[in-house]
Amino acid sequence: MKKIIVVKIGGNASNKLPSTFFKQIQTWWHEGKQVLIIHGGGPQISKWSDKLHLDVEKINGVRVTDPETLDVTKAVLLGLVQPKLCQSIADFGLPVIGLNASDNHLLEGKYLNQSEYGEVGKITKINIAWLLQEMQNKIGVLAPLAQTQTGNWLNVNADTAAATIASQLNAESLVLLTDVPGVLKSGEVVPELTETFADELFQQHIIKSGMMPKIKASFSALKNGVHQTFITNDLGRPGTQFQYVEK
Ligand SMILES: Nc1ncnc2c1ncn2[C@@H]1O[C@H](COP(=O)(O)OP(=O)(O)O)[C@@H](O)[C@H]1O
Ligand SMILES: CC(=O)N[C@@H](CCC(=O)OP(=O)(O)O)C(=O)O
Repeated sequence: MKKIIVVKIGGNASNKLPSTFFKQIQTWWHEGKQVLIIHGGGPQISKWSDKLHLDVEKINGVRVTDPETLDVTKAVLLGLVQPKLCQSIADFGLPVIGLNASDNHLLEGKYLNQSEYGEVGKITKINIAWLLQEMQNKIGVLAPLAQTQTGNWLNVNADTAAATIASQLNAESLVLLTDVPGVLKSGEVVPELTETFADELFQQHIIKSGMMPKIKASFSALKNGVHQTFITNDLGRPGTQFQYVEK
């Protein structure tokens, strides 16, 4: 079986992808690895919600999503962010396919806590066989949305979605590509992070806001079958690598 690399691209990072990003994806592709990109788009969703005079509210990094915000989320992720990303990969000469939850029941999910977060969910089932088939000869670009068994759409945090999908695929690596070079402490990248050290940095309020779901997602992926996880702003540099020590 081919090795699989999952790269999650945050909304900020997707706006300014350097040429090293495309070169690394190309290298992996030519080495015979399968590449799946999960894209975020949080800043873009907030910008369009503002333009449409919808409230923007997040609880612990999770967007409170009423039905109108869900429409905006779908429109922005599937109408703006994903096509732009697919186009830039195709322009680099690589084969690419844009994917979403409704393709062959790709991502099934359930509500997280509807009374608190609204139309927000977590992924419960993935059509792995079909996904692997699509990724045989194309780089997959997938949005963080899921559908319930009855077809309702759910907004899913992209870091959490990437960790769940990478785990189910038994990925060799999960890379969370963001707008900082790794987990920072006193302005320096922490090269290796254990859960114990992450807890300390969290207690000291050094790890906050958008970094919190990434830390959780990285350890969850390691515990569930992903071999290596990284947070970086450059695919050519490892940034922070996560170390999971079984207790
Ligand atoms: N210890 C930390 N090291 C680095 N970034 C941190 C830390 N704590 C909080 N952050 C914040 O996390 C942000 C990345 O999360 P987020 O903005 O949600 O990114 P993305 O859009 O890529 O998901 C950084 O820009 C930074 O402001
Ligand atoms: C439920 C939830 O919070 N969903 C996220 C999905 C996009 C995302 O996670 O994008 P980034 O990676 O750019 O932050 C949101 O609506 O912002």
